[in-house]
Amino acid sequence: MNKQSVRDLDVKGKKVFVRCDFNVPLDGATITDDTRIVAALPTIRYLIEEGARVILASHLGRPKGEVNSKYSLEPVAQRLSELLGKAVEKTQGSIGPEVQERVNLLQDGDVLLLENVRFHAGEEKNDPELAKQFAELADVYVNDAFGTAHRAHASTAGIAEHLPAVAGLLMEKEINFMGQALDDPNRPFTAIIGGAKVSDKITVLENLLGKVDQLIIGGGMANTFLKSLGYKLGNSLVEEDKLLLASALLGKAESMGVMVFLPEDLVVASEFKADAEHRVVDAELEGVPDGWMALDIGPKSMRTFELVVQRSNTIIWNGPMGVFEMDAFAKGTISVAQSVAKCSGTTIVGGGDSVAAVEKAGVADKMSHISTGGGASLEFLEGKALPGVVALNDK
Ligand SMILES: Nc1ncnc2c1ncn2[C@@H]1O[C@H](COP(=O)(O)OP(=O)(O)O)[C@@H](O)[C@H]1O
Ligand SMILES: O=C(OP(=O)(O)O)[C@H](O)COP(=O)(O)O
Repeated sequence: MNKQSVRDLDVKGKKVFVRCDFNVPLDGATITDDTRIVAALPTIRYLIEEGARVILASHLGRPKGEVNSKYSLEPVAQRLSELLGKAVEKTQGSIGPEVQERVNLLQDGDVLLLENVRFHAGEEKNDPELAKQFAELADVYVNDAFGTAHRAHASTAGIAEHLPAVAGLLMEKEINFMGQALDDPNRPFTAIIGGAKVSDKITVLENLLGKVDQLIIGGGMANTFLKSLGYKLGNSLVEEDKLLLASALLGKAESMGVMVFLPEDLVVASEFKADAEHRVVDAELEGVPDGWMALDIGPKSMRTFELVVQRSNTIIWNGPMGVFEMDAFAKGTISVAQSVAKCSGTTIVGGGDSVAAVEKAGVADKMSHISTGGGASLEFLEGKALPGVVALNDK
């Protein structure tokens, strides 16, 4: 990473504003998955040990610029306190005299959590005045919110104009893992791309074609590619307006020497329902019967994808192979998760549904890196610059 990190600064006795992504799923006031909080601990612990005065900030949900107790960070303060084994107090707001007073009382090694920054409309607008008010609370800015790095907001980008601005340890790890894979991978380099639609991932596919040796395409988006080859897809999710694009991408891959693997067989269902009647069909010879839909890859595809994964030294995976939320159509995704877990090379799982699938398969600890960002990792794979990273000081 060509940006400075928190290790490049002397933070002893300094007030350090740390932007985290504590946007965790909640059931009422109960956090149902604390992965993002746990992922932020290395930076927080590092700052505590170095004697910094730690001011944590984050958004939670999309409160649209209004105070809404449903999106309070109170449950996060409690969980952080348990994980760190020390008091983490939360302020009522994220700027203003109350916050300033609490910040002034901080001692070296103390941790304070500000209330949801999105309770201010200026946050998502990257309002310069709000950014300045955040900056006035601290001496140093650390961005550790990889999951929000694709947003140019007051606490992710604007604030960096006013303070020495560096990456946190999570941000550094995310950028290093994905950056190394894209820029200088151990080959063969394989991307596994799935999920619902081609239209969501066109730029990802185009960017990856210039980098990978092998490309596996699964999930709903594979349907459009299969149809572009003339296969029967029945009532499956197909983007008719992307058929030409799909065949152009396949042609481009061929001319670039990238091997593309599409599902050879499909699990087809009579309707989009967890208990729908279903069976396996050969994608080319039989296709999806009229009125039926493809909801998962079949066993032959699982085997082929496993072989492709086995001979890879770097893998990036983003998007499920089927409707994995329904057990009957989760086998393909679980199988890919298990295959990737067995790969001895570098294995990177993009955020979102693929992470949920890796957890469902019980193989999360077997991956080299699991990204904490869904949208952010997708934009990174698209080759886009992330505003939250661009704003940081160069090395
Ligand atoms: N064959 C399919 N037909 C319909 N939906 C599918 C199919 N395969 C996967 N999906 C759906 O795609 C969704 C995930 O797509 P997407 O949001 O693009 O992935 P990610 O969040 O990993 O980027 C899941 O909800 C899954 O049920
Ligand atoms: O959860 C997030 O995005 P993700 O679900 O794409 O990983 C981030 O916290 C960003 O949130 P936002 O999409 O409301 O800006």
